[in-house]
Amino acid sequence: MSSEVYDCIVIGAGIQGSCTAYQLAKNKQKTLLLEQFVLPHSRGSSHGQTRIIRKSYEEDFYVQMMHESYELWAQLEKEAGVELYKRTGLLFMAPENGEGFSRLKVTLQRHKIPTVFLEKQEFSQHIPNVNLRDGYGALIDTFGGVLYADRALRAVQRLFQSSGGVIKDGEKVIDIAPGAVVTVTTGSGVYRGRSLVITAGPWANTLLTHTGLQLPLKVVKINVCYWKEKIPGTYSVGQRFPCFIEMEPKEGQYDIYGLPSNEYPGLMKVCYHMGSETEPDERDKQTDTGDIDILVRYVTRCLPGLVPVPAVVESCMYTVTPDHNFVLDSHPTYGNIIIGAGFSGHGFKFGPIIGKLLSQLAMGQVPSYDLSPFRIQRFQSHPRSSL
Ligand SMILES: Cc1cc2nc3c(=O)[nH]c(=O)nc-3n(C[C@H](O)[C@H](O)[C@H](O)COP(=O)(O)OP(=O)(O)OC[C@H]3O[C@@H](n4cnc5c(N)ncnc54)[C@H](O)[C@@H]3O)c2cc1C
Ligand SMILES: O=C(O)[C@@H]1CCCCN1
Repeated sequence: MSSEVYDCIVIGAGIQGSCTAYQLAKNKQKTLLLEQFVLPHSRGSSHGQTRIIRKSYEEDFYVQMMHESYELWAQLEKEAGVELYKRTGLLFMAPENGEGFSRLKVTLQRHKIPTVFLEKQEFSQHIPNVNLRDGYGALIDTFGGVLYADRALRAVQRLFQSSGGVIKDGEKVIDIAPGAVVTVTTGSGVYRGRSLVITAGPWANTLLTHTGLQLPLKVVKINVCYWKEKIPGTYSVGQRFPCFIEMEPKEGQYDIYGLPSNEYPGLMKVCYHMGSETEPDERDKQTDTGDIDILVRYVTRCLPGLVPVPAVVESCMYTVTPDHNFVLDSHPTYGNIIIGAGFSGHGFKFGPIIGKLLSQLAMGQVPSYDLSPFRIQRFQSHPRSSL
């Protein structure tokens, strides 16, 4: 074991760990970022070319965090000298009289988010080649758009290194010994840190076992489907086609979302916001395609300009909490172990602000947002929580 003691060790170089490590390094903290796979890799939750960014949330706390997150993404673009965000607008379609849509509209208005409400008669004029379901309303969050995910991840890791941070990839953490100085053992080394941040994505509970804590997290495999445009460009960024989210008609069902064709010319990404449970190391053994059947029916009915058979299917994982809100908290027993987990399929856009909040917790500072929606304590009555 080296005698070196880091101010902070971060486990997991996905978007959340990488942003946290960068914030720590910017704050002059001597920081080590450990990653089990050789970088870049496609086995967690942060790979792939694109993600949606938006302010359109029903909950005030997410909208507030997204205000700052947009600013921090713009700052990162400047620091890295690369384009990370493409504004396309985000089309939201939902049952017109449903509670979710009403709550969303109220929140957007309260926060003065630039929004265009589309009347039924004018929908197809603004959004050609999409069939709006009967009884559905539509609005556009005009600052919604695309984040270039792989590019963003690489940019943040590079900025972390150029701020003095150290990345050790291909080093799987196999043990954590809590204490005033935390000892972290990997397959090839032993490291010590005054604080530890665990941002291990789908492997969060595997790592938390070493600290006597389990969270009610469900890991699911998502089939990331790309669909061929019958006429290339129909749903493209170039044609100013927006990202979209469509809420399912019944409560408890899941949404369908899409991003304009861009990364693979002629192919549009359309996915189902849920999948089947998997062990993170066994992802490729999960071969359930029930979600693809739902998407085939959806594409046939609502996106007539696409061939209703997926042309490319990639894999990704969500780590889902019971309420779909994140976990951003200190460990209940060990105050210098900080946990960022359960991003429930919507955490990428928050990366920079989550990095800031987790770094504040790791530095013993008061976090700049009220973190009560994200506390571990909320799971106390949940049967799978060991708290
Ligand atoms: C298909 C799909 C679509 C999505 N769409 C959106 C979207 O449109 N907008 C949005 O905002 N979000 C979206 N998300 C969610 C977003 O991508 C995730 O919330 C985010 O990437 C989670 O990042 P993470 O850093 O927590 O996890 P990960 O990226 O999984 O990072 C965790 C890292 O920890 C490492 N690790 C684990 N265990 C160990 C160990 N023992 N030792 C060392 N390293 C370890 C892993 O290898 C991994 O690299 C989507 C996710 C998916 C899968
Ligand atoms: O985070 C998002 O904005 C999207 C919404 C749809 C499902 C995937 N994640």
